[in-house]
Amino acid sequence: MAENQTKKILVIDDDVNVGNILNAFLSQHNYEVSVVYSAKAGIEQCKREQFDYIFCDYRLGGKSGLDVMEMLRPLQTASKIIIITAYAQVNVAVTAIKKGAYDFILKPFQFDEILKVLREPQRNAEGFTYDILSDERPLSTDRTGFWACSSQVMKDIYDEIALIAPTDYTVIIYGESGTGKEMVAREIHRKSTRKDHPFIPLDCGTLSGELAGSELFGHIKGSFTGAVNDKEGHFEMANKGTLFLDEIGNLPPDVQASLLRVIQERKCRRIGSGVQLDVDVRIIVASNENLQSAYQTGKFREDLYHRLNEFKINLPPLRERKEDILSLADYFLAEVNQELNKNIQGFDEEVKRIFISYPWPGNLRELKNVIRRSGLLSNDMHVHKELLPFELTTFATAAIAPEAEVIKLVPQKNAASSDNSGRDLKSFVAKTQKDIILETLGFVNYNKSKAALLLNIDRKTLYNKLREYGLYSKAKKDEN
Ligand SMILES: Nc1ncnc2c1ncn2[C@@H]1O[C@H](COP(=O)(O)OP(=O)(O)OP(=O)(O)O)[C@@H](O)[C@H]1O
Repeated sequence: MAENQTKKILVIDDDVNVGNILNAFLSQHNYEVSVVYSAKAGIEQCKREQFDYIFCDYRLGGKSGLDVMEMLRPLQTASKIIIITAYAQVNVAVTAIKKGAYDFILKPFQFDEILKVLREPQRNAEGFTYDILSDERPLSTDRTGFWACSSQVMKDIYDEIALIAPTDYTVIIYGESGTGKEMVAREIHRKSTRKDHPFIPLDCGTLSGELAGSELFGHIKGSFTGAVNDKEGHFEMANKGTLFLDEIGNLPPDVQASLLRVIQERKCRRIGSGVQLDVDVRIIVASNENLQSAYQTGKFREDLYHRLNEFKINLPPLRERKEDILSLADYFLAEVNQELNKNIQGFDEEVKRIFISYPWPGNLRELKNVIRRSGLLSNDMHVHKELLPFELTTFATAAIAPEAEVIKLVPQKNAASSDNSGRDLKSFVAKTQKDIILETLGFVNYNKSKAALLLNIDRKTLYNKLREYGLYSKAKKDEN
């Protein structure tokens, strides 16, 4: 695509008005515009002519913008596809971007946004524009559902994903349940050269010994009791693609040994069969326990660990990246709006405060579920506190209880001067720490181990702080 030539744009939209508006506006800005009103006509047009950009409505009669992208693939066109979508369908646009759309614009149109999209070609380090259908363009970091994260730690992880995806390295993803390990694995696959082949997930956490081997490698009929048919294993299913093994630490030792052999030899044999099958599979594994410690305690094979440990990604729990909470909440709400055809605009300030202070033990999954639930129940423009589930409202009550009341529950002896009304940093920090400890203790019913876990400190440190803030007598009493 030559930079200085007039750029050619194809608009595919079954709404004549949209076609007319875009035609008029883009022609005014010196683009050469063609308009067609169906997916089929669009494809025919692309067979005849090369366009720099294709504006494609997401809903096109019986087809979708995603269908058009699929239909264009065999033409290997270098056109950049921009999906047109209504605000309530923003999640759809997110999916389109993930599947390789260049960008999306929202209806009603903001004309300066359209020009921005056209004037900001994505360039790689050498200054070349990316071919949109090749899917090599880095995801715009603020527009995709996957990247509805704004914390620096997640941005860094995103860069790591971009770096590691095109290689065949095995990746270990660590993180608590619900932190997004599978999403990361899918993203690595999506950005890899294997993206047109299967991504096959297998949860090893729930598999017993015999079942684990059979799920991974398959079996032939009669090879063990219950093997009533031949069965394809996940390795075969993932051939040429990616196999994602969740909770790998739970695999029984003999299956770990077989797994290592298959990875090393790139050959797989169904249980009970003598036939070796070639397998070309990239492995990504996830665990919420440290596999290095697991091999040190003999629970995991050391040689398998070293074979898998080519690259490591640590996904922090949501409570350690609070900057992500509200952007993820907005993203999940947009999903709910889309699914339920609602138009909830956001969250009450109080709800946002609760979201920020709540420790989210179930991480993103819990946040998503809370928003799905409250979105379903909401009949208003905003989500109110009353729609939050019990654990959040209880937490909020503990968190916002007047300090005096809480202190009554917790007799103060040798307390640090928490009533210091001065604004010096030290007393401010002390007061904040004390408040958070009290909130957390209340939340976990004064269970110190759980509180220490949520506060991300060890029990000893928690006790020291309880002493420091004059809360120790309460802690002691509970201990007995
Ligand atoms: N970056 C993200 N943006 C939007 N949604 C996300 C993101 N990461 C995860 N999610 C959503 O959060 C939920 C949990 O994610 P996922 O299943 O990947 O977590 P996990 O760590 O693999 O969980 P488990 O360990 O329990 O299997 C899913 O519904 C997923 O769609």
